[in-house]
Amino acid sequence: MTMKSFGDEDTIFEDMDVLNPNEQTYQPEALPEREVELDQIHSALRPATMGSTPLNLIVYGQSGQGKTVGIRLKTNQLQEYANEADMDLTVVHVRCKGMGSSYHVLTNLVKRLREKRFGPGEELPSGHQRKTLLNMVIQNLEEIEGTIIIVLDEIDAIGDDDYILYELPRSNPDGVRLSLIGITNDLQFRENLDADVRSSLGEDEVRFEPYDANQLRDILARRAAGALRDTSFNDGIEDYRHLQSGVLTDDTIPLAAALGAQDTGDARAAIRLLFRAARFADDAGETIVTEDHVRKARDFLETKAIESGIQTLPNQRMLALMAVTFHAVNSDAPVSTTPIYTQYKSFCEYENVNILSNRRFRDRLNDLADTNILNKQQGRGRGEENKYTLAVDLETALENLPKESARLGDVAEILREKDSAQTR
Ligand SMILES: Nc1ncnc2c1ncn2[C@@H]1O[C@H](COP(=O)(O)OP(=O)(O)OP(=O)(O)O)[C@@H](O)[C@H]1O
Repeated sequence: MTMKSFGDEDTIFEDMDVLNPNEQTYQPEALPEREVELDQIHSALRPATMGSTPLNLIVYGQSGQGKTVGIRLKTNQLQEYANEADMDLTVVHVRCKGMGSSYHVLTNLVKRLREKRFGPGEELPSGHQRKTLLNMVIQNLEEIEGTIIIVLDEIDAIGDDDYILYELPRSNPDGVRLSLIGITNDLQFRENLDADVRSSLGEDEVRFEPYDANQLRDILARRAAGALRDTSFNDGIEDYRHLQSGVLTDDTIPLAAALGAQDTGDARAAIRLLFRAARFADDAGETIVTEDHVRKARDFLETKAIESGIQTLPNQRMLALMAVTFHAVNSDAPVSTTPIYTQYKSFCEYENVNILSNRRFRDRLNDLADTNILNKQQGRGRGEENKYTLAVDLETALENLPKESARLGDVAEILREKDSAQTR
């Protein structure tokens, strides 16, 4: 077989980045589906143009609804205005994902504010008390001066530790008009905020409702028109009905939009699906992206999501999955809770992990069923136990259990050996 060479292949892509769902790779310049929400954000930011303090804002809604791009579009637009009007404006965007506490957000904020002052490459401060970090933030804000907007994206990551959300809006740095924008896709987080935090941070609140299938069609149409060859809008009207394409069949975008809308109207998921479908076609040297490519992309992405779901399972759920896998190596038949629990207990002893009560163990099995890693057959009459099977291929489960050298890897290895002894 000869190796493919770069550069001499035909492609259906004109600018692949436009269909890339990664926010860092491509940012849309307009969000026509979000006119109302953008106007609400505009209203909260507008005081900045009048020499006053922009309002604090909570932006909430499920994943992939354009919250982050929406805030970026409006803050960029304000920044452009500020540059022209010679207004002193600084916008700092902090992604809180993975930070886990106010402490980490504060250290990051100190680093980001210092970078605004001194340029990139500042270290994260370490070894300070929370209160000292807050003072460092305030001091940096006072050095920067003017109007400062701090965007805390995915603030739910801080969990119960809302110190920063309580203190920062009350900090009153000298010579600064400070505004905070908190973005979250955890609706419960917003509900659970302390009443004081909610009233100071949520001076204004903007809710992003899930996109419906028609909106997703229009979103996909615009991304496709930018990304694919021979694909453009009739009469300059940028909606799905005016899209004309020599590389998409009539069903491709509607199917990707319908599948995207099925879950939570998530634009990122719909874009990811169309992108993967187009790549499948393109990599195979095909010139048309069809419904079949979309279905294949859906299967591929679902499998990938489940694989990474297995790889990142917490210990107890991993042990529960391994106990079910143990039975699956012997037979495809659904297995009742009791024999799974027995197997689980022996794995816990082997790995020296504490053993959950039967009831809590059953909750873990149900968690695995909720995330489509196991199939569950509900016990019918009284006293009949639920039964479980793997919802993924046995090979997929075995391959994605921990590696030999990792935590719980010994048990995973026993299962893999048992399976290869069986098939031999
Ligand atoms: N109306 C739209 N038009 C075009 N692309 C969009 C639109 N809304 C969202 N997107 C795209 O969908 C992806 C997700 O958007 P974004 O990151 O803003 O979502 P989010 O609501 O902040 O999600 P999360 O809460 O998961 O961070 C991005 O690639 C973005 O460009």
